[in-house]
Amino acid sequence: MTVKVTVTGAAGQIGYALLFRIASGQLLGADTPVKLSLLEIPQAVKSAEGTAMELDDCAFPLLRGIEISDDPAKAFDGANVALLVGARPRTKGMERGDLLEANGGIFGPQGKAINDHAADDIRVLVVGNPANTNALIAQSAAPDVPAERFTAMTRLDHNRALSQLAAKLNVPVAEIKKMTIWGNHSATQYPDLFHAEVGGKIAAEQVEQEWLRDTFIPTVAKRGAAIIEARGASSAASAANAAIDHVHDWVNGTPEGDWTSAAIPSDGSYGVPEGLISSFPVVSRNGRWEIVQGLEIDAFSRERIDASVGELVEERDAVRALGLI
Ligand SMILES: NC(=O)C1=CN([C@@H]2O[C@H](COP(=O)(O)OP(=O)(O)OC[C@H]3O[C@@H](n4cnc5c(N)ncnc54)[C@H](O)[C@@H]3O)[C@@H](O)[C@H]2O)C=CC1
Ligand SMILES: O=C([O-])CC(=O)C(=O)O
Repeated sequence: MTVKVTVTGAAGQIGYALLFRIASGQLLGADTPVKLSLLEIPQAVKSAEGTAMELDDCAFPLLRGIEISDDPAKAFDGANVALLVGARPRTKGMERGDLLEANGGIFGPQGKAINDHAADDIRVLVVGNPANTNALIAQSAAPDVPAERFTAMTRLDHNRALSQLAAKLNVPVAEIKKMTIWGNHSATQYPDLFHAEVGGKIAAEQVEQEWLRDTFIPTVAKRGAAIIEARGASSAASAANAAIDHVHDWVNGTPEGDWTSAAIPSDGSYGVPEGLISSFPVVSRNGRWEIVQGLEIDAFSRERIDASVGELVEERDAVRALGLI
């Protein structure tokens, strides 16, 4: 069956890095034909049309059609997967409340359009920042869709953590298992080495504690800003790559003996208030994310998880006060 994948912000830089990989089969697998639906604001529709021309010119065997629209009702009609990438970036002089409000104006209506028009098996990944709270806004505008279908992306943070640790220990990334990002996709996120394993042994025991605390955690948490500083633009290809990884694993399952990180609605596990869309260690089984249970959380980790979750609570309360959820 052909799967309809809707991408918002399709004419943006992540969109440009993402669409070709979806069309080539990397999102869902080499046996799954896809139809792409590109949602943009009216001013960017022409640019999206240009990208669609290039997609045509790749003659991807799995690509069974491209639609372009500036109307969420049309763009999400029958969608099976929605990648919500387009968001309102923070600009000079903008307060946090203004940012949340501007994004509420995007993610509320998109959530409603998903509620009213998407396919019953819709899966949503929010990439646009502030991703966790935008996902919460979209989810609360979609009461008929199971809450668990709304997720936010921390897979880029997860992949950054894998790569930093691999470089430190001079091991291939594939030797690292059970990495976790906890909390918010922001500078408060907590990349956890106390459960990660390298060659079957706990990662935190293979590095100096100072490195873990003063180098690893801030490097991962502030990597987005470092990329902006170096490139003059935010992460695009790596963000698109992480979005592919997230949806691929959600649909196809995570490998046995390992887990990954995704921001999903909390069921209260690990003291994270129920309903917050927070990053956890997760596995995907039968097309559903499940939080890995039973991990021991020491005082060092507890403090950091609580700080990031506290920030998510503040964001939730702010959008609640604005009437956005
Ligand atoms: N969760 C994560 O790990 C990451 C998140 N991001 C976030 O992803 C978002 C997109 O990044 P880029 O592609 O680099 O930005 P960009 O500015 O290149 O593209 C954004 C696109 O969204 C479109 N857009 C704006 N409002 C829209 C709406 N209401 N409906 C449909 N399209 C709309 C714009 O016209 C633009 O084409 C940003 O919010 C960025 O902060 C970026 C990197 C990593
Ligand atoms: O800050 C940004 O826009 C980019 C971002 O989320 C990241 O690279 O993690």
